[in-house]
Amino acid sequence: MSNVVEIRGVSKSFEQFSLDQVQFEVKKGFITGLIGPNGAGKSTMIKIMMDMVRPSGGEVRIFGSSLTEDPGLKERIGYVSDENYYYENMTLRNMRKMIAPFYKNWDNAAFTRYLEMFELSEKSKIKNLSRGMKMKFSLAVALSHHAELLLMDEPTAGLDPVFRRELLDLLGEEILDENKSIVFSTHITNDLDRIADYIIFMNRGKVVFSDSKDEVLERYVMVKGGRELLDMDVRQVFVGIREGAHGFEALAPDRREAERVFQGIALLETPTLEDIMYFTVKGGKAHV
Ligand SMILES: Nc1ncnc2c1ncn2[C@@H]1O[C@H](COP(=O)(O)OP(=O)(O)OP(=O)(O)O)[C@@H](O)[C@H]1O
Repeated sequence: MSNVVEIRGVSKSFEQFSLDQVQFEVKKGFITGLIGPNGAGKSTMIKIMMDMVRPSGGEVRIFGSSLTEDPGLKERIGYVSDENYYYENMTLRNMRKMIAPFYKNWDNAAFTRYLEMFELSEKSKIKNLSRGMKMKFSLAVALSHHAELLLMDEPTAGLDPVFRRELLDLLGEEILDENKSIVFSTHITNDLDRIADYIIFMNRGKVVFSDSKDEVLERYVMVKGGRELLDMDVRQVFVGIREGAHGFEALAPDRREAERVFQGIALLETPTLEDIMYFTVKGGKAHV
């Protein structure tokens, strides 16, 4: 199985934040979700992949090469940003005329089809689009040049639930082409429960894990039980715990160990990605 992205020991420091030895890969032909709380470093990592931010150390390989050495590779990437890079006073038609020549594989028919699907008019000006509509326009551009890699920073942010679901279906259709790969960041982990094959979880500038979603959901387990169980020396089994007046719920990173301790005396359940993110980020600090 080949990798479209390989990140090896990437570091970058700002005054108040640093990415520390980030390491992961993105498999060709799959949907990879990049999750993490606000400020985890997801956008910075995506910008590093796009060669818009230069790391201070480590290696970034896209399609086996470096975008710095071969900027032409960008044509093969459909990038969707959570920032607006378009000219506010231009109409979508003029914006399209400006963007199209940058791409050898630009497909006007596909672009028109996406605008219709997203209910956008070419006559509208960028400045009159809502946040969700701008995101749709950005998606239409990214999808209209037959990119092999879609790299999207929070593409579902600002979208209503109906369109969010439509977008996820659309990404599901795109990925049927096994030569395409999709990476998107989100903190709406429900989006990924449905369609992601791989999950990269970042927290405070580090990768917590990068694995197939199924493996992650099998490895972790939620434990729910009465408070009396906490009198036993069991807290070290958990990465995070939430205690109520009578009971607790906690996330354990090793299902087998949790089963050994809690089988028969507590409830063991498969976590959601949201559970994993919440308990890992909050650790033992959360109380009800
Ligand atoms: N150019 C920069 N100069 C200084 N600090 C920066 C710069 N870019 C990002 N940061 C800091 O790096 C941290 C990570 O930001 P980043 O946008 O990568 O996080 P994120 O995981 O995408 O968060 P969110 O989900 O809120 O978008 C933040 O604390 C941010 O303030």
